[in-house]
Amino acid sequence: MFNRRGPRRTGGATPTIPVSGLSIYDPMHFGIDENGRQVRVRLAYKNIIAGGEPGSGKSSLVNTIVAHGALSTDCRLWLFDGKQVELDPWRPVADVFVGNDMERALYRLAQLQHELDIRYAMLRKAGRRKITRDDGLDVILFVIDELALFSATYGTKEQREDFIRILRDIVARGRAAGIITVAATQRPSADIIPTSLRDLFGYRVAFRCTTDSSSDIILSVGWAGEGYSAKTIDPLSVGVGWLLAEGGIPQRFKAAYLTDADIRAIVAHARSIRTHYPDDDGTAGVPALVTV
Ligand SMILES: Nc1ncnc2c1ncn2[C@@H]1O[C@H](COP(=O)(O)OP(=O)(O)OP(=O)(O)O)[C@@H](O)[C@H]1O
Repeated sequence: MFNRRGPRRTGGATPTIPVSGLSIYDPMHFGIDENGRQVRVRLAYKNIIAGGEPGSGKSSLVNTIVAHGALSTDCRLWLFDGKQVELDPWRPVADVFVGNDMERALYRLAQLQHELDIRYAMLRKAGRRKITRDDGLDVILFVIDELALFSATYGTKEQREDFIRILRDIVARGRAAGIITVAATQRPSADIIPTSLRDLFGYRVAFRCTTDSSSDIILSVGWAGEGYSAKTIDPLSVGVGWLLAEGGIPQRFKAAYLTDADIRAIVAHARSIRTHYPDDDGTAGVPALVTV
């Protein structure tokens, strides 16, 4: 432990420096803006959607977000990775990991919705509007990379409709209950991201898109016409995108980037500081609740 005079020594023993994790309530480093200034985002109480053409930098941003969650000791990681390779390195620290199995995805989604109901019941009972940092209740970072695989590719039509329906509820009610949804898609079109779903994401990131309309699907209609279009991003400028935060105007930024080696190092460190462990048997992973 440190005080103003430096590490406290006990009986001549080697001083120890406590290593603690981050908090999901702390702002995270998203990247830099056009003036080289740091762009920071506080994940708590947010839902984030990122879209753009293949190879534009979505998964890299999602990895950076997951890294902050993994290093936050007050955050549970629920990862849905339809491609099974993008988020796989985080599996050792994920509380829930779902691959390309639609039935399992729906099972977990329903479980998350149930958790949401429990949290709302707790809030109601306590006469409160939202979970706060002082509640000691873990935030759940729910990440879906590639949304289109669950909303338009895997499973039956009914299953895909169920997926979107439950997801819409989780995104709509999750923020107050400490459930953050982050979704990425390389197919920004109305059938993949219905407007009713897109509008629930307060934070939107448009990486390079091939058309103005795809860019508008992510940011919302009208921005391309005002000069904020991800079509204008140079195809070689991987990781450059427009970030639209609730109520603001889009801000051009370059996303932070973690190499595979960085991710391996972060996972190793996260394993050493996280007190809960992954469970992949389909029955656990729902956090223990504390009374508000
Ligand atoms: N912010 C960044 N800075 C530097 N390089 C980046 C950045 N983001 C991505 N890259 C490079 O671009 C490659 C593709 O990025 P990424 O996998 O994130 O794209 P994507 O949009 O998720 O693609 P897909 O839709 O095909 O999954 C990365 O492997 C990396 O080499």
